[in-house]
Amino acid sequence: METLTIAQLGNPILREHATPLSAAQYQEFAPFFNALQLKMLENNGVGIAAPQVSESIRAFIVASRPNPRYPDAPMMEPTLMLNPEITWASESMEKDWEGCLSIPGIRALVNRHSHIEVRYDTLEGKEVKTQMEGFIARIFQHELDHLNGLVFLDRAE
Ligand SMILES: O=C(O)C[C@@H](Cc1ccccc1)C(=O)SCC(=O)c1ccccc1
Ligand SMILES: [Zn+2]
Repeated sequence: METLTIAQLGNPILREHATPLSAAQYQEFAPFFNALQLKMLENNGVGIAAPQVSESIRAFIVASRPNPRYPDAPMMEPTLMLNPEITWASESMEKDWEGCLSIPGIRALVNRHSHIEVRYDTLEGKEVKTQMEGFIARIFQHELDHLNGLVFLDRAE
């Protein structure tokens, strides 16, 4: 596959509803997911969604790490999440700063659910159900928006 380029705001691919993957496809996409993770790391991202490299499938990577903006963010191995969903979201919301690899140089305050319960499949096809809060919950919601054709500016306060 050619090297991946990050689609910028204005590219219609960022406005598509991404297509679910069948479990039979997971392994087929393994090389792509490796390239996706490299692209995220190259750009110092804490997440990246497949549509951002013009692959409109329901997959993203979350990779929280402490950073100047979120010094107490947990250190998290980059985690690939397939067909991810939010199964419960708290009423309580928190506003904090976000950026986006598809909208470089712009930061905005975004309201997100403080706590969420999520489900997703791993590359091996195992279903994971877990709960998230804080910065990790924020990244998950940001990436899930990308699968539904939304960007953080759509939600900026
Ligand atoms: O565009 C993306 O999906 C990646 C995005 C994820 C994200 C950042 C901040 C809050 C929610 C989701 C980024 O990684 S932006 C890149 C970035 O440099 C950064 C921004 C804030 C904190 C840490 C890194
Ligand atoms: Zn983004």
